[in-house]
Amino acid sequence: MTEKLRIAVAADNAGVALKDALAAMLREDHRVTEVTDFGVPDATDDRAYPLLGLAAARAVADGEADRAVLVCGTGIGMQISANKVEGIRATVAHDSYSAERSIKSNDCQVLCLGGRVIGPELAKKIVAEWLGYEFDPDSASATKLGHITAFEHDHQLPTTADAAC
Ligand SMILES: O=C[C@H](O)[C@H](O)COP(=O)(O)O
Repeated sequence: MTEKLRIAVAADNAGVALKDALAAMLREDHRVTEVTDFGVPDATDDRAYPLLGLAAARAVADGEADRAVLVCGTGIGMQISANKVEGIRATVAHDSYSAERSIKSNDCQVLCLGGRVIGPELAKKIVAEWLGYEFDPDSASATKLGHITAFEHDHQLPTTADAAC
């Protein structure tokens, strides 16, 4: 059972309509205790996506939120931005299988969506499913992710001697 989740959301003006639709859904979800909206408040705010996405990703990295949903035109700019924050694993996922594996294989805390790519009903379904997935820290995937975390800390390329896989 997934514990109660604190979700950060953010978008630029290309993603704000979808962000607001997802935030409204998340606020009604019994698995979510808190939704923190990092903006933008509406489409007249033309701040660039990194200004919003980096703040939301930092909140996750700092333990102020458990996960984040970031929306721009494609999701790509938000994904790149969020992945610059140490400890963050962010992905674009516009299909349910990728969203599921982003948790179960990759322990991603951040899901990025494109407001110009996906419709609100499919996005809501994917996000609702995504809330229910948990990473298993005892799985074989954890060893693989460990190579990424180690590189993030020491910037040394992993070798096959470092781990079984
Ligand atoms: O990845 C970037 C986003 O899609 C953004 O909303 C639009 O960026 P652009 O104006 O640089 O195309």
